Amino acid sequence: MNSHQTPPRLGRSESQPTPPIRIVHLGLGAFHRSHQAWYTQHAGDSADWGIAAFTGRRPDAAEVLAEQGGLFTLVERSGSGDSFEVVGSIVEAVDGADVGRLSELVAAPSTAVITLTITEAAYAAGAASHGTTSTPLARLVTALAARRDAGSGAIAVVSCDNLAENGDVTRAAVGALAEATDPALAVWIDQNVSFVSTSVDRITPRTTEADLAVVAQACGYRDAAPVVAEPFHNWILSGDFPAGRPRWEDAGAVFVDDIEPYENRKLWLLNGAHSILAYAGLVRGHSTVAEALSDDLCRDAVEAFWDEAARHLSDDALDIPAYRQALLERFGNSRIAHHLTQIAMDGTTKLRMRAWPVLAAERAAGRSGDGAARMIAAWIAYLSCTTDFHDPLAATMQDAKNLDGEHRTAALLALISAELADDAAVVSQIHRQLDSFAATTHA
Ligand SMILES: NC(=O)c1ccc[n+]([C@@H]2O[C@H](COP(=O)([O-])OP(=O)(O)OC[C@H]3O[C@@H](n4cnc5c(N)ncnc54)[C@H](O)[C@@H]3O)[C@@H](O)[C@H]2O)c1
Ligand SMILES: O=P(O)(O)OC[C@@H](O)[C@@H](O)[C@H](O)[C@H](O)CO
Repeated sequence: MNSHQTPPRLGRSESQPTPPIRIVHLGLGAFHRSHQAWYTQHAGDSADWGIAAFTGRRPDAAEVLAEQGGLFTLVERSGSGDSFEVVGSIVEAVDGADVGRLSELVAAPSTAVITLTITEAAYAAGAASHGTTSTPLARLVTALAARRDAGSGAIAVVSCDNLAENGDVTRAAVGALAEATDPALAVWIDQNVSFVSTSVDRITPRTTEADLAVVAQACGYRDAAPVVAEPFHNWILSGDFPAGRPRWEDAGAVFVDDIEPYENRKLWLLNGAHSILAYAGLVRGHSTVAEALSDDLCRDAVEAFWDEAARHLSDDALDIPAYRQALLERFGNSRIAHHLTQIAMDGTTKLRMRAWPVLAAERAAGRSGDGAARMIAAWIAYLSCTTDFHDPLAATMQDAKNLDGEHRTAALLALISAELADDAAVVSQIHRQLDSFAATTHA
């Protein structure tokens, strides 16, 4: 090919084996492709496990991927270079609005697993609106009804969103939706659907135009849907798979009886630190995680929060010192442009799981919980600097933002936890920290 020729488009050839669909995924975003699709490709029995992946709100991602027969390039980006791998485990990419196809696939007896990456906010009661098929969980309930009607038996639903007790949260949300529309379906779900809890980890920022060019240059083909991720990956699961599952353990997945300590380690240390870096970093004029980490004020805030969280992660097997050191190295990988604005989204949902449990545990132990309080203060300081924020409670947040002084702080805290807002000492503690992120103090 000379330099004037357009490189060929990535696509599945007729002769390439296509694994049968046995997994249905909801939320065809970047993370599903860097994580569950990658683990499935690296399972020892990958030839038996194909994925049909459905988008959430728009058909775009499905259309682009469908043009490539589901294939995409995973760019593994370390601090020193990129490596490239074509992932072929997604064999069908579908518009999430196509509930007919979703129901058909979930009803098939060969389908054994349903995975979800629909964002934390999508599990909230209001997000999973009753009686419609416009939300991922309402669509899931419709599809589970089709499986019951087809007599296809038990199945596993595996939430891969950054939520504490994500299996239980999914069970409760799906159960409530089914109960509201068809109580007999709720009973069937209770008896036939296993809700598996997971802790998922692989930093996967949004793909950019520059990433497309890097793939074309290095691989010699055009891929309109590559995904970039760090080399590190981790998947811890707890629960039953009544209809079978791929041998994800061949790719490093770990199955445990008690997932809570692992979940808390990940949600508090990694995601909590991300939230501090996002809010404090944006206030101080930074754009990416690596930039924010190199600012001493942001890094000190992270370390102080980690010191507090570590007191409630006491199991030796968690090896917190090594985990913290590894996080500093992962966050410091400046070749991964993980934008703070992406992490800053949906703060009310995220801080409820990342800051509030540590603050509550510290206060219950008779300590201040200042490190966790600082994460929340950073969020409020960030909200003061922007009108362009994304949150499921954005309208109420706007009303709260119009108040003054501690009333404003208390009204915003109420959106994370009523208990927080009702505690005058906590409101003052957080309010006092609001001005401590000023960009002028950055050396
Ligand atoms: N990106 C990461 O590094 C990472 C790592 C671990 C876990 N996760 C989890 O995966 C989730 C998705 O991350 P991503 O990077 O793939 O994001 P993404 O924006 O690339 O994709 C999210 C998917 O969910 C759909 N979606 C989003 N909001 C929705 C809503 N309100 N209703 C219906 N569908 C909706 C989108 O259409 C898309 O299909 C995160 O929210 C998080 O819980 C992400
Ligand atoms: O994906 P979110 O929106 O839950 O949170 C943003 C980041 O903290 C998160 O995506 C991390 O990069 C990820 O959890 C690492 O595994």
